[in-house]
Amino acid sequence: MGRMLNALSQRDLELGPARDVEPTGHFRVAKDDNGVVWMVLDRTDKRVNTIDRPVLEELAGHIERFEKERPAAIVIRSGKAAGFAAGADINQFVGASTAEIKAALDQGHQVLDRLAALPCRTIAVVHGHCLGAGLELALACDRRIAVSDASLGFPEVMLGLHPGLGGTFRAPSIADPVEAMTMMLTGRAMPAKRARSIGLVDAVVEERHVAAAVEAAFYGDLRKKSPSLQARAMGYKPGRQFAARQMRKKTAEKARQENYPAPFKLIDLWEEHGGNPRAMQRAEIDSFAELIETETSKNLVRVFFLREKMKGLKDGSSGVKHLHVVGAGAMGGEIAAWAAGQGFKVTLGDIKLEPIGGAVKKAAKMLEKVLKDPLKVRDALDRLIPDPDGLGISHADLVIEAVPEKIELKHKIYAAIEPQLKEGALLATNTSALPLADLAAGLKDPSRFVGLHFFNPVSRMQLVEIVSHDRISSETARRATAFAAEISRLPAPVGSAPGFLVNRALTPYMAEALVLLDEGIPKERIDLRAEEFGMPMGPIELTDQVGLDIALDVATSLRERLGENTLPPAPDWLTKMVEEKRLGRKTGRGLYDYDDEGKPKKIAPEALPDNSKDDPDMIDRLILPMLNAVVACIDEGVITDEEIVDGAMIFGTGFAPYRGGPVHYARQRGIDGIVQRMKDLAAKHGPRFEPHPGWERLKG
Ligand SMILES: NC(=O)c1ccc[n+]([C@@H]2O[C@H](COP(=O)([O-])OP(=O)(O)OC[C@H]3O[C@@H](n4cnc5c(N)ncnc54)[C@H](O)[C@@H]3O)[C@@H](O)[C@H]2O)c1
Repeated sequence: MGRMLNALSQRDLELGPARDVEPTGHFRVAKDDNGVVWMVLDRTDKRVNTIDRPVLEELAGHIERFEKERPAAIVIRSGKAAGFAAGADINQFVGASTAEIKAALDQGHQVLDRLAALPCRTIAVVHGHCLGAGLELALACDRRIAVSDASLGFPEVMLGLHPGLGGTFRAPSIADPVEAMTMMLTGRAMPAKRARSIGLVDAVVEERHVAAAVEAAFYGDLRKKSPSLQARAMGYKPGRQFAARQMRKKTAEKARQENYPAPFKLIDLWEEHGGNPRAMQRAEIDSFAELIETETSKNLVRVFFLREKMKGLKDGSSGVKHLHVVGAGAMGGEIAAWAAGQGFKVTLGDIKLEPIGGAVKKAAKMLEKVLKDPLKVRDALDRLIPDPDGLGISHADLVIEAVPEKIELKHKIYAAIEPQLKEGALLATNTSALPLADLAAGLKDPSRFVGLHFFNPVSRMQLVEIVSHDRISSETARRATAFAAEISRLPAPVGSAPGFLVNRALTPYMAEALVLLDEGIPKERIDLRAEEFGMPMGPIELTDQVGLDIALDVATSLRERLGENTLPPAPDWLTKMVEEKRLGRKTGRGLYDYDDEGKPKKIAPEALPDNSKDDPDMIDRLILPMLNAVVACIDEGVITDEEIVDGAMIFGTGFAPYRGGPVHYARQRGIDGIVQRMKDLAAKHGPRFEPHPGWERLKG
C-alpha cells in the first residue's frame, strides 16, 4: 500500500492525471491499485478553491458512484498551492431569496451528510488555507490530516454569519466544543498544530509524509483523542448553559448584540441544541438564512468587497526590496518593524541612539504577537537593521521619513537625504497634516516624492493613505500604492488637502466630544454613545490614544486652514493639560487616568448617576460633522471613489463596519434627512454643523 500511495503523491497528481484517471470539472479523480480513490479539488475557473453549488453537485455525483462501488478509501485534497479551500463563494448568495438560500443550504448539507455516511474511510488532507465551507468539507470526512503549513478557521462571523454547512455541529462534536465555539465566534484562523491540540485534525505532518499519514489513517492507526471531562459535560444542557454565559460575556466585550447578532445567535443555538446534531443542523440552516438577510451581514459583505477593491489598487510591483526609515519614534519604529515582519530588509535611523534601541525592543514584542512563530520573528528581527549613521539611505529603494511634524526639520532632512538616494529610489513622508507641495518645495526631483500616511498602531490599522501632489509622477504613486499592498496594508490614494481624508473626518468627531464634555456630560457617557453607534472607541478615549498634544496640533492646524466655522475652538483647558504634560495614554494621564496595563479607568455605565446629563442630539453631533468632512473631501476631489472612501474610513478609523462605511450609511439614512438635521443642529449649536454644499452634488 505505502508504495502505491507514494506513487500517487500530491506532486504526481499536480503534474497531471496518473493512470486510471477520470478528468472531471473541478475534481481530478484517480484510483490507485489498492482501490483508494484520490480526489483532488482544483477548480478550473479560479485561482483558489471555493466551495459553491457546482463543486458540491460534482461531489454529489462522485459520492453516488462511491456508494455503489465502495472504494477502499477516499482521500480528498487540493491541487492549489494556496491551500485546501478558502470557503464558500460569497457571490452565490448575493441577491438570492431566503427560499433559494435555504434550498441551496439543504442541498449542500445533504451532500456532506452523504459523504459522512459513506461506508468507506474518508480522509481529508489539508494544507494552506482551510476556511469556512472548505473546513466544513474536511469535517464531513472521517479523518483530517493537516500539512504543517495549514491554517484552519471559520471566518463567517466577519460577514455577520456563522458557519452554514454543518460547521456548527460538526466542529464542536469533533474538536473540543468550547475551543470550536471560540473559533467560530472570533473568526480567527488557527495553525495546524493548535488544530491538532484541540482535536480538530488528527495529525500534522510535513508534505513529504502525507502518504504515510494517509496510510496510517487508512489502517485506523490515527486514533481520535478521547474527549476531556469538560468536553463531555458540554453534551448536557447545564454544562453548555454555564459555558454559554461566559461566551456571551466575552463576545459582548468585542461586539454589541444589536449590531452584530451572528455570534450571539450561534451561542443560543449551541446552548439549545448542542447535544443534538440533527436539531442543530436544522437550526443552523434557518439561522444562517435569517442572518444573511440582515443589514449587518449585507454591510459586512460589502466591507469584504471594499477590502478586495483596495487590495486590487495594486498595479504591478513596487520594486522595493530595501526600505530605510528616518526617525525611530512612535511611527517610524513601527513602520520599520512591520515592514521587516512582511519580509523586507529595513534599515532604521534616528538622530539619537535610544529611540532605535527602543524601537527594536518594541519590534520584538509586536512581531511575536503578529507572526506567532519564533523562527519567523527571529528572521524578521534579522532583517531589521539599526542604522544610526544612515548608511542604508544610499542603498534603499524607498526612504520613509518619520521625524517630528516640523516643516523646517523635514526640509533639512530632505536636503541631506536627496543627494544620497540611488537612482529610481522613492522618498516618502509620514506627515499627518503638512501639505506635500510645501514639503516638496526644496526637492530637486519632486516627482519621486510621496506621502505614505500610516496610522497608529501600524500593526492594527490596516489603512495607508497614499498622498499625492501636483508634481508627483504617476509611477511614484503607482509604486507607493504597490508597496502599501506588499506589506499587507490597504492603500487609499488621496490628494494633499488639509488632514487628507481620515484626520479631516476624525477631528470634528473628537472636537465635538470636548464641547459635550464642557456642557457637563460625563466622558464615559459620550464614549458609550459613540460605541453604541458602532465606533470601536469613543471620541474621548480616542483623543487620549492619539495624544492630547497631537490632537490639539491637528485640530488647530485644520481650523486655521479650513476656516473657523468648520471646527469648534480648542478649549483652554486642553492647552493647559498639554502644557502640564497630561498627554493621554502615553503619559498615563489624560482625559482619563490609565492603569498599569494602559487601560482607561472608567466609571461603569450603570454606575453613572441617572440624573447625569445626556443629550438626545449627541450621536448626530458626533457623527454628522464626520460625514460632513467626508462629503467635503469627495466634493473637493481629495478622494473621489465613494467605495474607497468607505473602505478608508472603516480601515483607518474603525467607522462602524456593520454600517458599511460613512457614505453608504448616509445614503441609507437619506441625504435629505441628514442635510435638514444638520441645518437644525447649526441653528441650535453653531455654524460648524452647516451642511457642506457637496451633499447636494452627492445626491446627483
Ligand atoms: N504619532 C502618531 O499617531 C502619528 C500618526 C501618523 C503620522 N504621524 C506623523 O509621523 C511623524 C513622526 O511622528 P511620531 O509620532 O513617530 O514622532 P516621535 O516624536 O515619536 O518620533 C520622531 C523621531 O524622529 C527622531 N528625529 C528627530 N530629528 C531627527 C533627525 N534630524 N534625523 C533623524 N531622526 C530624527 C526623534 O529622535 C524621534 O525618535 C510625524 O510627521 C507625525 O505627524 C504620527
